[in-house]
Amino acid sequence: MGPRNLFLTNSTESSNDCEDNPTRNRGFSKRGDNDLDPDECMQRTGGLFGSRRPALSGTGNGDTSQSRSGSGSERDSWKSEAEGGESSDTQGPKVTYIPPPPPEDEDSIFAHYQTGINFDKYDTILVEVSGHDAPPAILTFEEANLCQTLNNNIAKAGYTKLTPVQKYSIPIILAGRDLMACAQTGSGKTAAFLLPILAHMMHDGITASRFKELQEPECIIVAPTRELVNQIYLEARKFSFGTCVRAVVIYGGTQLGHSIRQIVQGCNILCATPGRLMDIIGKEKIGLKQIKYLVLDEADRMLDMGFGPEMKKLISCPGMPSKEQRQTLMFSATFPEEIQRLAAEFLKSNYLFVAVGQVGGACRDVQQTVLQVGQFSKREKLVEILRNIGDERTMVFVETKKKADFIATFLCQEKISTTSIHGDREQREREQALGDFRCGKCPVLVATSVAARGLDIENVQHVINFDLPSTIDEYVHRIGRTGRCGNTGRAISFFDLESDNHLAQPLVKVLTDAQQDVPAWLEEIAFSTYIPGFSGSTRGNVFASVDTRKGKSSLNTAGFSSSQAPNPVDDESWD
Ligand SMILES: Nc1ncnc2c1ncn2[C@@H]1O[C@H](COP(=O)(O)OP(=O)(O)OP(=O)(O)O)[C@@H](O)[C@H]1O
Repeated sequence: MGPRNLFLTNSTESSNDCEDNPTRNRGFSKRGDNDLDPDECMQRTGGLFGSRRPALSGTGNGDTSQSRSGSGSERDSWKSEAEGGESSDTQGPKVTYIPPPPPEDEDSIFAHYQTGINFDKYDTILVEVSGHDAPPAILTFEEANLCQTLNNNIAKAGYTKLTPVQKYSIPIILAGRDLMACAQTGSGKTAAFLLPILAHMMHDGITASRFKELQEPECIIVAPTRELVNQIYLEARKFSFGTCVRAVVIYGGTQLGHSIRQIVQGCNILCATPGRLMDIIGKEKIGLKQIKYLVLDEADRMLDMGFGPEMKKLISCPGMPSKEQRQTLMFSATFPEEIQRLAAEFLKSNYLFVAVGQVGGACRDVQQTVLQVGQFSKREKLVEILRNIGDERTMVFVETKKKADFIATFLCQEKISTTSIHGDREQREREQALGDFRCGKCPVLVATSVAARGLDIENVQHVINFDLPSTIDEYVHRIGRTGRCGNTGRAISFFDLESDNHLAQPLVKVLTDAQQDVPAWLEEIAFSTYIPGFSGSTRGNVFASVDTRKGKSSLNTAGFSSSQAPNPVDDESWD
């Protein structure tokens, strides 16, 4: 297959994305900013126009493509400022991209890949539930007592057995409790919240939503990247197949009018990126009065310094039911302690915390290798590895958008069929790149952290960290793009002694916890950079294995602990 060069940088649509290099916004990164894309840092904090890309360059971060769309000029008080505001920027041409419609045929809707040889090993992972009066876990789908349509959809999706996060989360959500759940990458968190929400909706006899200028969905699901919300939407559509529940997806980089047209046709479950969501709320196309379920997927990311202010605006929007009146659900594979504390503001005081394995731990089905590779040897090493890998699907992570373009172009020149995804590409290009990668047309995808979280792509056998991320949580998410659902995968990381030493300690911890070999040289660096009292990493606390409310937990007879810890709001002055 010939090389493809899809790297059009002279974008006419918006493309900036705080989705890239997200951790820099959290204030925890130790890495210097010299290899960071200047767009990112500025845009988050106030949207300076005129970044390195001339007139067409975006102002917004994250899901901000519409910021140059001129599709709206009013700026509502709860609008997405952190993301540059999707409709606030009148500079630049209108975003016209309309994503292709989702598949209609049943085979495509229910297409799925096989669980892997390690799927049954999930059962051996220790699960901790903390908080008062947790309902018991269920062992089978039958025990969940779902309606026939849902059971049919589960069967058609090829699910026969629950994963641990599903065993615990489904009864908790069915019981109406708020939940913070942390489980390893690729272990089925999406169905863990979608199925019980749909079960509630079916039980409540939801009526088919009809055309209305103002829609009032029962459920909002937010996630940090466009591709991820789209994936969640497709899952929601799959599990709600044959019901009158209508799921809708809206995200930046697409025509605002298209989002509005999707919504006004009826909307029970709204899957959205924060910027587009706040825009649509500002345009009074979505009312919040009927919200019963608010889901934050990749919740630690949604609450950090990047998206946290947006989420706060969301819960204080006019009409949004108070936390006592809605069910709030948070899911991630990582949950730093400081973010857990912030989350309490969104959750009822008696929320339950489910930890499957170690919070922030890497998936054990991923074989991790760390190689010492200096900046100037990286390209040669990458080519050597990719030539050995052959046609197996591989994601190559780099730290900046510019570098993603540069490395992808370089690989194309080396006749390695490659595409790329990052926040400076038009949304149309991003989706094309993902499609080409998914179908194997381009077996190598060079990506920034915009693709680090949540993406569930069949057959990704390798992840290569060409650049290590600045935080260990990001590392855990990146390598989690392989080794999903019981399948095995491999991750190779280039460790640069000039820039990555701060990661040595948390990396050793992650490798050890996942029962991986730790190179002696890495242990040495970790030891020499040892910080007494260091509790994890400079940003994510990988050593946190527990609910932050904990400290008074006790093992119950089912083998997990049930904390009687007080509500954090009783303890913390900040709340
Ligand atoms: N019980 C199950 N049986 C079979 N397959 C399942 C089951 N639960 C989930 N899956 C499949 O496993 C894959 C991973 O699930 P999902 O994307 O929800 O993982 P996740 O935990 O959200 O991962 P991440 O942390 O990366 O976001 C999906 O393809 C999903 O359809």
